[in-house]
Amino acid sequence: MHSKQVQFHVQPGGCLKGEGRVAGDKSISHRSVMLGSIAEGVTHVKGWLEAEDALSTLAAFQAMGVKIERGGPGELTVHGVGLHGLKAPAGELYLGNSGTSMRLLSGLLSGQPFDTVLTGDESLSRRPMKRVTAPLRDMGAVIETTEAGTAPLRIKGGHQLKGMHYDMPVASAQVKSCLLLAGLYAEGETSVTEPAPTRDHTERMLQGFGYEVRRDGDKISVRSGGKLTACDIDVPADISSAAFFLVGASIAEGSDITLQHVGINPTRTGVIDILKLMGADIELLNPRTVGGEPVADLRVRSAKLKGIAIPEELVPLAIDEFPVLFVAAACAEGQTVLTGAEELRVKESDRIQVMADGLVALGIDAKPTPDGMVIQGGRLGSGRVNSRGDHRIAMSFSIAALRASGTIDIDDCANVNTSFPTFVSLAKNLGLNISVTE
Ligand SMILES: O=C(O)C1=C[C@@H](OP(=O)(O)O)[C@@H](O)[C@H](O)C1
Ligand SMILES: C=C(OP(=O)(O)O)C(=O)O
Repeated sequence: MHSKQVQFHVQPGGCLKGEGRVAGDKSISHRSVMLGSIAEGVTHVKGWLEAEDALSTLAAFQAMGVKIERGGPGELTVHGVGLHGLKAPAGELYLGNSGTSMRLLSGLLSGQPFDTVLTGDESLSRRPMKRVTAPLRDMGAVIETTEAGTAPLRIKGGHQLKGMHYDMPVASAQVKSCLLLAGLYAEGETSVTEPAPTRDHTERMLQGFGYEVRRDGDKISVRSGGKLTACDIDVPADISSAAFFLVGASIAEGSDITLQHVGINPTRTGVIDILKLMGADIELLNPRTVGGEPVADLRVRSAKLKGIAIPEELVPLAIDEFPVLFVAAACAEGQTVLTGAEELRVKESDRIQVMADGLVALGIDAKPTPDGMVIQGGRLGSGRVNSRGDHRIAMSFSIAALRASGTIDIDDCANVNTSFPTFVSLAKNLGLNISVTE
């Protein structure tokens, strides 16, 4: 656990120039450890995200008897134990700040013969888990939670799951993935329909491991009885981490950057679509497919942004990028309106309220609504904002300094290490005048 005392201090102005590679994709990194662990054979991973969230998943599988070796930067060797080879851990599985770890593991562990207890930090212990425990119980899982339906999750092993169809009420890749992983252990077929497309890394990676996944329109299904065969995984750079620099280079006059090897899976590129609708200048160079995932280098040059009404169908495709998109909106000419994004209220923080508070503190007219925000583009001032321990908010306000009139000081930034530990050094290399105190 780490201190809340980490502060970022960012001097105003400047622009971003040069090339760089942001940290590995967090969603794909989690899944590489999970699927590699339950595969047969040895899986080699490169480009893996060495950050606290992914390390929580890694530690959980090590605690369940999987041998995972860490090589050079971003390299993992996962000695798979097969679908039925996990062992009872000696203690609780502590998953830190990571919603993805907890929700995906709840599905995978409901099908095991042993008990597990999943715990997390203060933020993760507040986040809603009924969205996974309710359908898992319908499949026959036995899980105890707090009265509020939150962690710790006490999962009782040894209950045979039964496949079922689930019509997901929220567009959530974590819920979808949880149920597909439970489906590997459930009798017959398990299927889900999603109300809107969400990231499909689980489906792609299961197929990469030779496991059949069917998609029929918005319905995705798996059957138990198959096996996963080890494979090599090349994790692209995370578009959610790239997003800070896509916005930074767009809003800071004179910027011209290229971000290498960024994952551009169409279920993740909402941020590019939204920024382009706002007038951003983003080019996709050298598009290619790496290990079943599309990748490109992204060149971004500064542009005059304008406010827009964000199309609701893009919301799940940019769900983690709204904190920094709100900064883009604050720097755009005119009004930006976001609706249909109530999910933002149950992330690591209430990202609607916390971002509105910070923007208002910096002099921007930002009005939170139950499911989004209305932002008038304006002049960013200076001052002190609190990230409330939310990594994406700390990084978003750092980027805002490129257009601020004075220094921005940001409190409670330690959790940047959950997704993007190299943020400060890369930001400095590209031209952001940022320093850290502890
Ligand atoms: O499946 C995943 O890897 C993720 C899904 C999203 O959550 P939801 O499924 O809650 O939308 C996203 O916010 C999270 O950062 C990662
Ligand atoms: C919501 C996020 O992650 P998680 O749900 O895994 O905590 C995020 O990284 O923005």
